[in-house]
Amino acid sequence: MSTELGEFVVEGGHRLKGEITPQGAKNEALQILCAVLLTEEKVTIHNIPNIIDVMKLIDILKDFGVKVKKLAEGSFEFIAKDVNIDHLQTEEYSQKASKLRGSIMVLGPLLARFGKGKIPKPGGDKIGRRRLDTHFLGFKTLGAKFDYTKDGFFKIDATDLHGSYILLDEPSVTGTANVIMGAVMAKGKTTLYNAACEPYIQQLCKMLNRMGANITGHGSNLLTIEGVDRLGGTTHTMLPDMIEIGSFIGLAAMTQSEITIKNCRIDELGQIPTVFKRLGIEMEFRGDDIFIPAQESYQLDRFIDGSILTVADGPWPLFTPDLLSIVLVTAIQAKGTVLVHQKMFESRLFFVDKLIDMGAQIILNDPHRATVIGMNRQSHLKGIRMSSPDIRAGVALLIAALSAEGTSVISNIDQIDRGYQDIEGRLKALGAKIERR
Ligand SMILES: CC(=O)N[C@H]1[C@@H](OP(=O)(O)OP(=O)(O)OC[C@H]2O[C@@H](n3ccc(=O)[nH]c3=O)[C@H](O)[C@@H]2O)O[C@H](CO)[C@@H](O)[C@@H]1O
Ligand SMILES: C=C(OP(=O)(O)O)C(=O)O
Repeated sequence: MSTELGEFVVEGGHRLKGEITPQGAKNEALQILCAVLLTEEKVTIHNIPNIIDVMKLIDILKDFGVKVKKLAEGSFEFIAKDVNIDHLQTEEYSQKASKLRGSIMVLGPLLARFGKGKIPKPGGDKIGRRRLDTHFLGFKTLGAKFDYTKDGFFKIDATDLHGSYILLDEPSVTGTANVIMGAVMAKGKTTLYNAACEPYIQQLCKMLNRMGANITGHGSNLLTIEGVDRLGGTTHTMLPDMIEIGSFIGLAAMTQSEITIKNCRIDELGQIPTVFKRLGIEMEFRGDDIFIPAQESYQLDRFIDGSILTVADGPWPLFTPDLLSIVLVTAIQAKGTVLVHQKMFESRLFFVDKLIDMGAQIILNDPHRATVIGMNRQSHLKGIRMSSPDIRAGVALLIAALSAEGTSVISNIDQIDRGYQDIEGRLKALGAKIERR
């Protein structure tokens, strides 16, 4: 895996064929890795994706003194016995923690185990405002003192965390994970309402319960957490990355390719297959694999009354915002019209300008909504030079480039490497013409 700011040179117009296996889930990995800080016992984790954000988080854990041992590709052992909490005060910590979004989730475990934590504004995609209020409102209700210091740090301190009723102001994914981890060893019972319930959170709760926590209600937006004195070690295996699975479905449709996506854990995909089926994409579930045939044409569905389809995001079990850029790019060669409504993030749709430059028929109605008028392959996208603004737009542009006539150059691809493991290697194995330089 390269960590350099590079570019992809993509020769479009080739059909792909073959099997691809999704990596372990990025957003689950970021939560699960932070949870190793909750115990001094050994935690073994399998199916960890080899991507920039995850490797950066493992590096931060090492800096705290966590012993990390690689057992095999994707499998690591962690022992957080001797954690150097003073590392929080170092410049190195503040530099590294500000480079990814997932670092925010060290706070809950550090608070639970050591009574304090601090973090600079975390990194992650620049896709509009990404407030953190939910995290700190939750910690405060558990009894922590919160301060946003002049030098830009979010700080929390607690001598005595106590269970409480917490009504989250929004079902934030990382916020819910953080508050759960803050509450597992608090005294008494915490009731967490309006909790996020993405599979990432469900996986975290299952892991914590295996470590000795007492959490019920996971899978719903009402969690009950009975505080326990200590947590022990466990073994955990990450689910396949559902965002990768959706990305591969869109890729197959746009490039008229026959692709089998292996071991998808279809039971955990929620609305994802349904939404892609509404775009007209045929797929067949073969055991736990998704087979997508090469399709000349795919017709966008309409609502029952004949009105134009809207695909919108929402907290789970609604459709994940992380796949809307993929839905949008996939609709470019569909037959029909769809309104893509990105409700959560304010700046995630601006990349459509690049698709318009390639020849796509898209109207950006406002920062949250774009109308895609499918071209039904009557005309083709043209390869251009472009830059990847964020992780999912980056992959959407890669899909557009693979379907286009001519050569495209996509720069700033560390945005893609942040979340997709060896993407060019895996797509080349399907016949894609991509070079990294
Ligand atoms: C590392 C990680 O796990 N990142 C994911 C996580 O980020 P993250 O946990 O940072 O995202 P949040 O769930 O906190 O919410 C993201 C944004 O959406 C807004 N919001 C949220 C909930 C809601 O009901 N209404 C609403 O408008 C928030 O104000 C915020 O601006 O969840 C996001 C939302 O699924 C995903 O895009 C990110 O990939
Ligand atoms: C927005 C995303 O990631 P992050 O929260 O890490 O920026 C994403 O995975 O689509």
